[in-house]
Amino acid sequence: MSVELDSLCKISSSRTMRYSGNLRLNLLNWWAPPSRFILRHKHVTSANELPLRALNGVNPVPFLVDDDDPNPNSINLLKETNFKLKCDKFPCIKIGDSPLIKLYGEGDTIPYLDSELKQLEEFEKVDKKFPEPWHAIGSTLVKPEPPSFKEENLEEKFVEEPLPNNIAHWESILDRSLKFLPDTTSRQANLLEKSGFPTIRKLLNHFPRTYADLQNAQGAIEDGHYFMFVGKVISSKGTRGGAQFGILQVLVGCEIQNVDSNENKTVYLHLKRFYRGRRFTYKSFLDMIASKYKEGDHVYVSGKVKKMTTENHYEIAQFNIDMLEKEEEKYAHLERKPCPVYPSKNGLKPNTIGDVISRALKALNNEIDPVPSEVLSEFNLLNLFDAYLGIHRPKTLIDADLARRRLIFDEFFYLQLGRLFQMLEALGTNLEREELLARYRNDNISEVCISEWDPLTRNLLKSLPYSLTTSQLTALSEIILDLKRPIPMNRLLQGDVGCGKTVVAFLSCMEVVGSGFQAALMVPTELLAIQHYQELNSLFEQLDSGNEGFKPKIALLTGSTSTRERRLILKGLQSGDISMVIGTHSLISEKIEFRSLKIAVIDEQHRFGVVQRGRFNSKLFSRLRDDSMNHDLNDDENKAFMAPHILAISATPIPRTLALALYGDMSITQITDLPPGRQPIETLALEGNEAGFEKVYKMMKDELAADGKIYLVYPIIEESEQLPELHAAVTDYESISGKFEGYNCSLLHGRMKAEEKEEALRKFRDGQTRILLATQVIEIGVDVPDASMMVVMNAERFGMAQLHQLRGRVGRGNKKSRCVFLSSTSGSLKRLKVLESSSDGFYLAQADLLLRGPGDLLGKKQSGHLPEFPVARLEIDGDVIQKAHLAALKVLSMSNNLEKYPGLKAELSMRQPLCILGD
Ligand SMILES: Nc1ncnc2c1ncn2[C@@H]1O[C@H](COP(=O)(O)OP(=O)(O)OP(=O)(O)O)[C@@H](O)[C@H]1O
Repeated sequence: MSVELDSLCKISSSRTMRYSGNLRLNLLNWWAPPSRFILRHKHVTSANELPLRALNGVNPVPFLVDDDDPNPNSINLLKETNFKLKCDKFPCIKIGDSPLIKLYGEGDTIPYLDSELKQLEEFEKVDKKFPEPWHAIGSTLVKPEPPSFKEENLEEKFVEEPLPNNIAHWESILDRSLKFLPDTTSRQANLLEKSGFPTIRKLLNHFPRTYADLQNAQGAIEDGHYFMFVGKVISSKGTRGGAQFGILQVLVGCEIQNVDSNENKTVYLHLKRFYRGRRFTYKSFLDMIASKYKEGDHVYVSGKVKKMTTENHYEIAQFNIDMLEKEEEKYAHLERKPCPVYPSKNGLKPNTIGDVISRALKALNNEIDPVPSEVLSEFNLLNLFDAYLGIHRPKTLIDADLARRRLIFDEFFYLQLGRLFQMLEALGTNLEREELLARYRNDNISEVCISEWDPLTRNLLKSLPYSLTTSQLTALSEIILDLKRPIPMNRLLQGDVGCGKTVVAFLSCMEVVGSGFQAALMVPTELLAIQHYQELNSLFEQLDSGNEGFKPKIALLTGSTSTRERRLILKGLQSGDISMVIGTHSLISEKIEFRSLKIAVIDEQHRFGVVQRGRFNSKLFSRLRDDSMNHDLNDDENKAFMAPHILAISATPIPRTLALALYGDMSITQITDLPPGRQPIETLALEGNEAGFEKVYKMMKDELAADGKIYLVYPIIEESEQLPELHAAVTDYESISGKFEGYNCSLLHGRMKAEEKEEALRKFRDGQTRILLATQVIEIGVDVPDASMMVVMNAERFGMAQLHQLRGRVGRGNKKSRCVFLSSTSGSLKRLKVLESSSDGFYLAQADLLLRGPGDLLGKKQSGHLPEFPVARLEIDGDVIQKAHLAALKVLSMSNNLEKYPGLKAELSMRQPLCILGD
């Protein structure tokens, strides 16, 4: 449809108004009739702000011009709602120094605009049917209230905003701009947007910092406390406080009971609000704000009171005031309740924020929740609307906590839903999707069917000098089950230090190697890579030669591997000659190509970044398709490419809930028991003073005399002038050697070369040295089963999880072991004492989580919340996370592609990049 405006200007069906060839006004976003357009123009500072853009780099400010008065300065704001009248009155537009452009043809209104006008007239009729000042925007069209002068900084004369045609969908509400809130002007909305509240959701997610106890004033009124009152307006006046601000002063009288005399008394509340800005000094404005509260009106007032010098007079600077229809309503208001205290944001005062939040809450209804009602009832959750009400306007603290839990649920639910949805999207067939969901549902189900394992796996299992524990077997069977599936595994193997994760990883690798594929094991340190390499090789020596003589070829690839050797390894991996490679970061280098990498094991996975871990995904291998029974296809056509299975290992025991939250997209396997025969490590926390050291030296002598081996762990390598209180490994070497004459000592620290480190560790393992002075390089993975004592210097310098890891270097065999933590001061002993009472990593992790939040546990310095989860406290909200996981699975099993729940899909796309959802 093309509409003649005048001889120069047209509006096309795409709402683009063309003007004389070189000027084009894009009205794409502009749907409202010209009256609304006219009303906005006053605030236009750039062409973008008005959905009106001009080409040629010109940003003309359009002036709407009265036909009879072509002076662009004579702009009138229209108050009428008769749009035809407005169109008649303002028929022209002038852009920059263009000639006048007529908006309408002779005598007729543009047909396109005509339909819009009709719509608006309809809307006005509907609107008039509602008696309430505002309505839920969840389901109905609403028109904002006329001028409101609420906040000093948010004050502006009311400007009508275009309301969208259809805002019945929930997704269009929470993510709408605040200007769609009733009683909110564009200026207010802009100010809020600039302060960090671009949408209603952002605003509602600004949660109270705390709740003050809002007390009923029918008792003693204590200065500085939060009280609520019901009373009558005595006077209300608006005054000019100078050239730049206006003041609203309301005096309210409240009858309250005197607790001492049991008699009634009247207290007077002085409510003051300041409006900064010249325009708030105008009489019309001051009269208008004062007239809101009329003498004799019943009102409900709450806020923090300040005693005035005159008896029974109180000032409330930051107050809330609500009109009561009838005096009887007061009883409903005077129940003691928590009063939300908001943090301020970018200069916005808490009260201002609270006020806008109230408006937003009044404007919503319970249709905003995209989570299906069956999920809410199954998991016993509040509706989202009730949750917002509960967190912002709780009647009790229990309400607030229930609300908080629903909001926490959302944080995790969408995370889990998004990740699972993304994985499902990537799968081709429904069968594969069902498989994936079944796998996550049956996360804990184990099936030990050793007979179905590859002969190589069984052979290695048989040749181990011990039997696997139940947990190890269960873990291994879960992994092997995954390896047989046509979907890449993404599994986290967790277990306490020394529980035997490595052997499970080795056996998992054998399962793929045995069937002709390749395996890679990536570890964070060279020392560990060498140790694993040697251990696996020695296990291979025990392999039953009956296994068709097959001994897989394994390679070690680290930063110290010589160029020549490296070249050979790369070649072997590419040709498939090498079945397994163990190494450090170098394994994910782009230069390394595998012939058919089927499993990548990442040890101490949290030490590698997400991106590093993800690099393995690009090393695809080919497998036969599920439908390879299709005999019409040749072998090549029957092949499909697949990313390798990923097995991540973590020796940092973290509670399952935390693991779920952090690794929502991973299946989790936990090894919960220790190999038999392990004896608890006797742990002692001592102050590192003279007496403390004497005691330790005595213990060390006894240990050495009993054939033990001792680790001495230091926080630093060499003495530092800045930190004189710290013991250093190199510095102590001589004095320790002197003190324990007859027993060889060696050093192990990060500044040594790889071969020197290996040599030091080998000598210690072989018993050539009996004391190893080391830094925290030994923290992960070092396995010397007969090491029987550890002393950690300046132990408070290490995190709790780190100390637990360090302690795990002893007690790995059947020998009774001891560990001593020496603290620098008596004050730091308390934390170390926790380690005395428990050697269960999961328990300690939970204790640490409760003490300091997840940040510390994960090695990050912050405590409290995880940054991604603003409301959740992982230490106390574990059950909610579990619920969220199950709920996400439920939703996806009901609708794999979320077609059944468009609301959820839209919500996900709001929270995640659209590409994830394939939109
Ligand atoms: N089922 C078992 N029975 C007896 N000993 C075992 C068993 N499983 C593993 N071990 C031994 O226990 C020691 C620790 O095992 P492993 O190194 O696999 O533990 P880990 O969980 O990887 O330890 P870390 O967390 O320190 O890396 C090793 O010496 C290993 O040989």
